[in-house]
Amino acid sequence: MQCLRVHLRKPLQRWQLLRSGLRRFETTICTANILDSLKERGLVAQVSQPESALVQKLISGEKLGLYCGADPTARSLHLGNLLPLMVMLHFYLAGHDVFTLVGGATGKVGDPSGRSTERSAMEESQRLDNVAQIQGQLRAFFDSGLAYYRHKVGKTSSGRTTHTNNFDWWHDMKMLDFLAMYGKHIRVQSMLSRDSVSSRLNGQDGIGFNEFTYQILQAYDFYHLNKTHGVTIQVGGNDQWGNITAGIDLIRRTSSKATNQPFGLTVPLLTTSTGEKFGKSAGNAVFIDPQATTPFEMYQYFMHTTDEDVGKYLKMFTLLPVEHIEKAILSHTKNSKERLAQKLLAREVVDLVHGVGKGQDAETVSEVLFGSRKLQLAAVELIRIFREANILATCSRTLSLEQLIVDLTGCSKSEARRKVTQGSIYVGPERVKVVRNTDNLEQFYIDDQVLVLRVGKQKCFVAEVM
Ligand SMILES: Nc1ncnc2c1ncn2[C@@H]1O[C@H](COP(=O)(O)OP(=O)(O)OP(=O)(O)O)[C@@H](O)[C@H]1O
Ligand SMILES: N[C@@H](Cc1ccc(O)cc1)C(=O)O
Repeated sequence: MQCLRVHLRKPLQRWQLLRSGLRRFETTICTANILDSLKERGLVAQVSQPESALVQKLISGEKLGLYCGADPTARSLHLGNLLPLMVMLHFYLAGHDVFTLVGGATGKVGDPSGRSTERSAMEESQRLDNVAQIQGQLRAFFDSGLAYYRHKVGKTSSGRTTHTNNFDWWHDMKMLDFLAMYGKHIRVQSMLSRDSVSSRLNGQDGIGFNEFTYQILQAYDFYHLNKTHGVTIQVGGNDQWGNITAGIDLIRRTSSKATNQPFGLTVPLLTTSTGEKFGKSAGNAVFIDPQATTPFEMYQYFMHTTDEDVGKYLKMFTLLPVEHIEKAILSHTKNSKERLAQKLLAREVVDLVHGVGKGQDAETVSEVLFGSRKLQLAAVELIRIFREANILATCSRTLSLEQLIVDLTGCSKSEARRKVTQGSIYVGPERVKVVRNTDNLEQFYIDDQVLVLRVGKQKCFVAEVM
């Protein structure tokens, strides 16, 4: 594997990070110690046994195939889904081949893993739309991840990506053929003992046969990818452990030891501060679809990371080398009010997910809205970044200041008047306090196209003048 030789000869690559404060740093995306490096980053919850056999393969430089699946239960992936994908990305950048899977078939059945209740049915058209969206996002994630990495380290080789849909091999599978071929290799005791099933069996409503059999579908997916593409590692969140081991069991029972030995690798489940799994079912998702969660909203989400979590998230959600992250955390703790580590995290994740430069755009929007520095941007740039953040307002040239405040804030006319006379209205890039109503706002326009209006210290509106 050529990429591996390059990595072994030159295990430490030079990265350049221009905007982070630390100019140069080194990364260790290197096939030989990738498992250790993922553990160091907090990205490994469990590895199937014998782990030493996997380590051996990595050390020997074997090029591996990995897969990770997502069901089309929503129109977009979310930040929780990114964690197993980050593991895949590390392997991909170290030269291994990654396979994504969208659950066109499994999405019809519903995974009981990590859930205490049955999923409600979804319209066929909705599911198909979700399949197409998620497949596009999986493709984009690896393209964008590679571009982001190349932006940091220069041109570099990677593995290959293949994007699959399990409906392709399930749609013409005949039940009798399946039972005859695989039925006896799938043991009912093991199925009953998996957490996803046993936890539901003790509950009031039990579990439907569809959800009970879900693990068989995922097990066969792993078997199929192992046989047809030599995929040896399945990656997932830790709630997928049972489904992953079901696949490992099936492959082991049906194959000779020598061929494509299977492994499972799970990432810890990201939970909210209240301990809930971070995801779409819990209704707390930050989506990677910019229509659902704009890059600016994602940036803001990460800006609110607690000091306690920021180092952990930097290791999990970015490709910045651990040594670099540790230095950044050290500088951060010297003056945590500046939120330097949160800024670094927010900018890097947005760049990685949405494309290089989008993190800087989000940071600029944030500085205009919440910063205290003088605004020095041209109107076209302001219009572009605020439109992308979906918070660009519009205003007519003919409006009085009070009417403008009513339109932008939704307050009453008398409230607007009070805000003006109390001195809480500031306009233009220089933040001029205006204490009287006026029809003459033109002097405050930026390039005759944009008006910035602040209400007190908290609220700021950027409006395109029509
Ligand atoms: N909070 C999380 N932390 C780590 N991994 C996660 C998290 N949420 C989902 N994943 C992982 O992302 C992969 C794809 O998940 P998928 O989209 O199928 O379900 P989900 O997001 O968990 O949805 P649901 O909330 O409906 O169960 C799985 O491997 C899953 O374990
Ligand atoms: N069961 C996984 C998605 C998945 C589906 C099929 C697979 O083969 C692999 C993973 C989940 O719900 O998160």
